[in-house]
Amino acid sequence: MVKSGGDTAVEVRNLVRAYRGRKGELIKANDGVTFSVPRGQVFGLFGTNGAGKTTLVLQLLGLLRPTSGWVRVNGIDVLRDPEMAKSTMGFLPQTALSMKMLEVRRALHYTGRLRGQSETDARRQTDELIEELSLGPYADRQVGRLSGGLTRLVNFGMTMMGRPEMIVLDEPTNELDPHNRRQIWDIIERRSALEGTTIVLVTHNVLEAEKAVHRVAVMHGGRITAMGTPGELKEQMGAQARLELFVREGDSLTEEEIARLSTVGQVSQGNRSGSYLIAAEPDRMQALLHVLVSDVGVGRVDDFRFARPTLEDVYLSLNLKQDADTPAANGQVTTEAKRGAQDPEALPSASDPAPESAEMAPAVAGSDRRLTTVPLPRELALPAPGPPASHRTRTRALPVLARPETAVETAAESAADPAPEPVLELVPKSAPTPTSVPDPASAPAPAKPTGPRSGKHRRVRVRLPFRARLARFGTSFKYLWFEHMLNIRTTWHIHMVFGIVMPLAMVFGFSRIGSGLTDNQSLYYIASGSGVFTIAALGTSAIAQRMGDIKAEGLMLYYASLPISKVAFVTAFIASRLLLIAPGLVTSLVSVRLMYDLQLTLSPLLLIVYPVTTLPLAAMGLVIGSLIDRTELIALVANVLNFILLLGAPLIIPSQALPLPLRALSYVMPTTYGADAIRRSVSDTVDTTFAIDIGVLAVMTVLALGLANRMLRWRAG
Ligand SMILES: Nc1ncnc2c1ncn2[C@@H]1O[C@H](COP(=O)(O)OP(=O)(O)OP(=O)(O)O)[C@@H](O)[C@H]1O
Repeated sequence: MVKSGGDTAVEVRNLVRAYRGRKGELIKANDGVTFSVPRGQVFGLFGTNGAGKTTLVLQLLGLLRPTSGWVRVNGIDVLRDPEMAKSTMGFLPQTALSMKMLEVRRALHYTGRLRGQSETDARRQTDELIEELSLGPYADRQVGRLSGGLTRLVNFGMTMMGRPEMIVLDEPTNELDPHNRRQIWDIIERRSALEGTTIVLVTHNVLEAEKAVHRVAVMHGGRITAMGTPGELKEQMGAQARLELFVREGDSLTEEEIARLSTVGQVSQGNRSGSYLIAAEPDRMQALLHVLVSDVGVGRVDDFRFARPTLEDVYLSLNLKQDADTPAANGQVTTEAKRGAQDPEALPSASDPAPESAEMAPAVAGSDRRLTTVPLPRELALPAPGPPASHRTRTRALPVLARPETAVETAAESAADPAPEPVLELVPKSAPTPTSVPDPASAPAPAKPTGPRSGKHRRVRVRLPFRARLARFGTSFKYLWFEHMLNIRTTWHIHMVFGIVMPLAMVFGFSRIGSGLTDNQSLYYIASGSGVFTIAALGTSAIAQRMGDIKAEGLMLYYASLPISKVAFVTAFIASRLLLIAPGLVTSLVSVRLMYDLQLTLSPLLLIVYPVTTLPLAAMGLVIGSLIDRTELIALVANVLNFILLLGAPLIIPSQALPLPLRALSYVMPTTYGADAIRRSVSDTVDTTFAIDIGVLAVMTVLALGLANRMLRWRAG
């Protein structure tokens, strides 16, 4: 595989994503994030809920525009050329992926094709992944009918399709059993070691991830507060050892016993009742054992073991400190007055030189590691090596019961030291130099972002040649259309029955009104009106509701993360639905022909009338589904709209016979022009009015599709 963009897979510089809160406060989901990831590394991104991980990941994927700063992935400026950047990345979101109505084999194959793989390569990799993930017995079963764990495994495989240079995994082992979790970690390690795939891994499963990750960044309040290899981060804890103690079932330590143990180490509650963790310097372990035997008594101990701190311990100790030091950490909500924060519009632009503090320090000569420092404000920096968390703090996971009397650090002491503590980033010598953060002077000028309220980034798209774009569009359209068609394979007959029964009932019912509207003129009106109403009812509502479902299932971001265009997505989506609603028009015409022997001219012009009538209606459905978030509200709005459309498309009376308000309404409704155009093409009265109908419908189609395109959010923001 030809790798793009040198030895560095990810370069992120001064990334800020700010939101305005309801009360005008500034919410910084990301706040000056700077880091780089060498190619082929497994990079773990840890942090508490709301730390800013998802925001960062979405910006890496080009799905969320930063307020300021810039991101380059695999050598591609993500802001300038998101489409190109996407083609080098695979993404496994926390939520489900699409293709769940497809069989496993098809889901993998189609994903490969959508990611730009050739037919042969997509088939070959599908077979390889089915083998590697032990999915053989399920290859021909529908993804949506598999267990949650197996579905996750298939989704993981889909992320690998197309052999992307980098994959971003958001909680990849969620819902998996221990065996499958092990398999995923093995694959992650293999991909990185053998194929040089860069992996950005967001997980709360720190304990398991420790074995797979090369480097880790811990986030808190939108910032990276610690970064390094697991070994380096563990060194931050000092050379501490810990004793895990389990007292007999139903028993617990008394306050006096905890106090005695605390003279030697820091005592915390374990994960279950009756379990305790005692952290102490290794040379204090003998004293600890002595206290355990003499003060607690061997008879009360069920089990105990010595252990070195894990990455999870480091992570918890960081959270412990940060929770204490930054009470409003989540989302880093600050008011301008309090923090002197800038309005997002005035935040530094990506082209501004990086502040001094973000520059990487030169390598330390003679060291087996190069030491780089990224100074951060004191309240967010790592604790210095030595005794861990302060006695002021209590962790949610492991409440500190008491800490060693010998290592008391007061809040006053720490506050008295004004020197900023640096976050240490220790990079092994074998890794590429951290100078991968480019010199702003030599770096290509990034898009100049502005504040979230003020508008848009200046984006210069790097365009593929027209033929290549056309070929990409064709493949995307084909496989998305297949996906949509296969999605409706279990429900198509319901649509069909509805599409036949509804116009049949309308034709029958209207022709029986009063003494019977069976004259030719009335029957032409009834046939065309029933056809258009069926198209509106089935098209607009079904499209709006399906769009609502896609959003509710969180699939929109996944589609947007694929290297496909929004146009390909929308056209394939609408095209698949148009086929479903076509019978509505045909049935209304056929029924008047059969019931009343009405002469119809099946003009080829119908081939123009049908799409120009259905497209604005479909686009309306798309707008409703995109604008409204609640699926039940979507159904309500779509149905109310259908009634309004019905008023505007007179079924049995010419619009001239309508009262003025309804006539005025009919002039702005596509259904009116559609019904008129259908009537004229089947009754052989094609004239200038028909041309006007088609013209108005064409304009409405363009406007409605343009509006739908604007309303459909292809990015998170
Ligand atoms: N659209 C938005 N408007 C306002 N605030 C937002 C928006 N999106 C994110 N935030 C805030 O930004 C902060 C970071 O959110 P983010 O989703 O990135 O955190 P996270 O680390 O991924 O959390 P989790 O582990 O729970 O998924 C949160 O406090 C969140 O409330």
